[in-house]
Amino acid sequence: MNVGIIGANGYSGVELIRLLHQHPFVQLKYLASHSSSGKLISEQYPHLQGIIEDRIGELDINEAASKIELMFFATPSGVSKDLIPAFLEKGITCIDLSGDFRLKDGTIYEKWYKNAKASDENLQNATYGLPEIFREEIIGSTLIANPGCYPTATLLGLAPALNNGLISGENIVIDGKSGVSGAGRKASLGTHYGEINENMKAYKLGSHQHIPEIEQIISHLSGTDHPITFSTHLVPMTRGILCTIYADLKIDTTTGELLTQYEEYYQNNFFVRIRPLDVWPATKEVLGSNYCDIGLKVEERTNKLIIVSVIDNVVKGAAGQAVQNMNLLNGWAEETGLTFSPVYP
Ligand SMILES: NC(=O)C1=CN([C@@H]2O[C@H](COP(=O)(O)OP(=O)(O)OC[C@H]3O[C@@H](n4cnc5c(N)ncnc54)[C@H](OP(=O)(O)O)[C@@H]3O)[C@@H](O)[C@H]2O)C=CC1
Ligand SMILES: CC(=O)N[C@@H](CCC(=O)OP(=O)(O)O)C(=O)O
Repeated sequence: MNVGIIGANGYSGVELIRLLHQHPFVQLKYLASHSSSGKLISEQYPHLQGIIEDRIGELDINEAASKIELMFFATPSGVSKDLIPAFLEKGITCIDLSGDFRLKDGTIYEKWYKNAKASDENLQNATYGLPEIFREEIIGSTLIANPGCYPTATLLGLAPALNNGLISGENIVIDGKSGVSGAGRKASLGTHYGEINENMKAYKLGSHQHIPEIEQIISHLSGTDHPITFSTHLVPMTRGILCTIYADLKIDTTTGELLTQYEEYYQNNFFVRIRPLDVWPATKEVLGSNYCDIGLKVEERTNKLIIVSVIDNVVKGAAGQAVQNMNLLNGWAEETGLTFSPVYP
């Protein structure tokens, strides 16, 4: 199958290039970007020298549509909502890595993203691409809204407990930490070396755009609407997200019992690994891979469930999950091209 990437020059775009280059069933036929169009991808990313010597083009929808059957959009929020309708009209399947199609209610998107929304028709047509929860819905879709990085780690951590009625949807607290690649490749004051080296800082407290996305899926899983408390922190590393989640237990239970329920919930899910009792996952243990690793603890003194969930933000949080969705859409084994181990140390 011939595929393309718009936003090929960004961190998620170049990770898509890495994954698609070694995927057995696809060929990368179209790369487009914005300010870097006209350049060789290997000029922008010398680690690709001699591996991929393609040139990044200026987006031309007709040319793209004549070359590919599926397009990945790895563009900042507010870009794909204007491009995707034309691709859909031409029969091209679209996988969007931005937040433009994740929220069903466009007014909520406008409030949190401060951008104009996509059309209501396309918002309703889009499928939220978290395969471990929405596998059936993804198969047969033509527009996938790939989840955000923090929502991926958080929702995979919460899904079994919410689905099995073990925790209340009320008072969920999520403490998230991300490496700086989550902010993209463009240089910024908040992420340059002098600002983030040997430093940690909270950001976007109470205003993070992933809050409504997480709440939307919690509502789907629990059948109730409750606000979450979500705090995000930038930590001095390149890749990785770690979310520690606190939720009120509705039942008397033990960590061992919950670990069994989590194992059962994810038994046919290649990319979710549940840690044994008292073993906590670390970001390095998923580095460069499509795994989400989860550890649990029942805190008996407070009757809270504590969940620790880690992913690589650029892989399971973006490009890897997008490839997983592409596999599902095409009826290929979900893990095709994604079975590599994490990089360690
Ligand atoms: N980084 C991450 O960990 C994650 C990112 N995402 C989402 O994925 C998307 C891409 O993120 P990321 O790779 O980090 O971003 P980057 O800032 O690294 O890259 C953005 C890319 O989009 C291109 N671009 C910008 N504007 C346009 C436009 N109008 N038309 C075409 N291309 C355009 C840029 O081109 P050029 O450089 O040539 O100007 C660049 O290639 C974002 O929506 C982000 O929120 C989601 C989950 C995780
Ligand atoms: C470290 C860092 O800055 N991370 C970004 C992740 C952005 C992202 O993935 O944005 P969308 O999912 O909305 O597309 C942030 O917290 O905003």
